[in-house]
Formats: sequence, structure tokens, C-alpha cells
Amino acid sequence: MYAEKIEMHNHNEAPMETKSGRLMIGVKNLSLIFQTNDGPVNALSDINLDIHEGDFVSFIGPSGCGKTTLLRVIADLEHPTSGTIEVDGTSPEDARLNRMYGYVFQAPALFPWRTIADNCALPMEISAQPKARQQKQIDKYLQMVGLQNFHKKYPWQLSGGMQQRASIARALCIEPELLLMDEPFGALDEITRDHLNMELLRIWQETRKTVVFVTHSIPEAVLLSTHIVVMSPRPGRVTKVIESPLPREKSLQLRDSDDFHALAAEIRAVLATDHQID
Ligand SMILES: Nc1ncnc2c1ncn2[C@@H]1O[C@H](COP(=O)(O)OP(=O)(O)OP(=O)(O)O)[C@@H](O)[C@H]1O
Repeated sequence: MYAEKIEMHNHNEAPMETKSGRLMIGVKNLSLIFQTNDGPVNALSDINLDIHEGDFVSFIGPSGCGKTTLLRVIADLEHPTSGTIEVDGTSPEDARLNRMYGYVFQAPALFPWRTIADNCALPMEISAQPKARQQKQIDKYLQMVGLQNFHKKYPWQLSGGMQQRASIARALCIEPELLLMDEPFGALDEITRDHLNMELLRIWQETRKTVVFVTHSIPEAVLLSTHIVVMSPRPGRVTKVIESPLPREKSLQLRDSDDFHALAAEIRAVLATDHQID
């Protein structure tokens, strides 16, 4: 079953017991300083965060607050300067080697010379999965994202939204425990974005993955998330973790509800405490 809690705790407090579900990501007193020619950049400062199995967690905050950096630390693409992070009880490196991650970027990052099916196959080719298994996974996930008739097309023959759906299918093909998504719909028009938000919610319900999602959009964070991590810049800190009171099963009409507006207003107020959202 899904866990129902995410907690932010201060340094001296032990992490709180979870009501249910296993701890997928545990971050303690984590800081990250980039050394640059212009001097050190404090990208993340003293981050404490617990994310549980089945949660849909969004990171929101203004440009430069460290959302992508934190996602990359989870994915073992960056390493903390101090503090610790565990992913399902292991290091991010072990989690990466165990293929726990599916990563979806803002740009679909599909190879133009490969068909959609062959793009989806790539991570499975790298992990030397049998061809029959690759085919089964490609069929399953292209169907799930509504691209069952596009196996043989090339990326440039698809719209931006379809390309992004293909990149989600590619991430899901290796059956990752964790889906890490960095502003995946940021470059899309609003109508396509609405559609893909609903698709993503459906896929999340179907697969029961844990999702960590970076966004600049308050409505998107409210619509999608079970928990919203509000971050502030200079240095990047977690200002507040808000647990959503909205149901897990959602429709676009929910955006007209009082609960939706109240949650959006709460996020806006937290963001406004130390900065303006860009
Ligand atoms: N490889 C790097 N080397 C040096 N500084 C970096 C590096 N990557 C990120 N930074 C800096 O770290 C800070 C956090 O960057 P990050 O990209 O994580 O922010 P963000 O919240 O994701 O921003 P955006 O919303 O614009 O994508 C910024 O000041 C950025 O310039």
C-alpha cells in the first residue's frame, strides 16, 4: 500500500516512523557545493526529506533553487558535499546499478536515427535483456502511453507531446521503482500539458511507481502530487513539505474545487515568504 506521509525534520530529531510503506528516499542534512571558477556555489543546504513508496512528490521553487540538483543527487548524477542520502536502504550508486531509476528530462532526448521502439529498447539493450523481453516491454509501455501504433516511426515524425510520451515509455520499460522527472512537460503547450498530466496520473495509478517530479508550475504540482516540496534559493533549502489533502484519483475538473485553490494558495504563500516565483 501507499505510504501516507512525508516528513521534514530538523537536525536533532530522529526521522519519524512511517505509517505504512517503505522509505524509498531518505535525505539527511544534505548539502552540495559546486566549485566553480567564480567561487563556490551553495546549490543545496541542509536538506532533510523522506519520500515513501508510491508517493508522487513534486519539487517546486524558483529558478536556481536546486530542484534539478536534488533530483540528480537522487539519481547518482551528483554527489553531496556533506550529509547522507539512501535510496531504498542503499546508496544512490547501488540503486542506479540495480536499475531502480527511470529518468525523464525536459527535452525528450530521443535518438533521431532510431525508431520509437528502438529508442525504448536502448536502456534494455544496455542491460543486455533478452530480445523477447525487450519486445514485450516495448509493446506494454508504448500501449500504456497511447503510442501503440508508432513503434516504427522516427522521433521527428511525432509531435512534442508524443515524443515526451515516448520518453516516458522508454523510462518505464526497465520497470524502475522510481520515476525521476525533470520538468518533463515544461516545453509543451498548455492543452498538451493538461493531457499529459492526466496521462501521467493514470500511469502512476497503474504502475504504483514512486515519482519525483520537478516543476515551476503551481497548478501542475497541485494536480499531480501527494506531497509538494517547496524550495527556496541561495542556498537551495527546503522551506516546507506540504501533504496534499486532495484524493489520489483526480480529474481536471478538480482544478475548479475549493481544495485545489486552497492548496495552490498555500504553496504560493510559502513561496512568497522568501522570494517571488519566476
Ligand atoms: N554543474 C554545476 N556547476 C556549477 N554550478 C551549478 C551546476 N549545476 C547547477 N549549478 C548551480 O546550482 C544552483 C542550482 O541549480 P539547479 O539547476 O539545480 O536549479 P533549479 O532549481 O533546477 O533551476 P531551474 O528551475 O532553472 O532548472 C544554480 O545556482 C546553478 O547555477
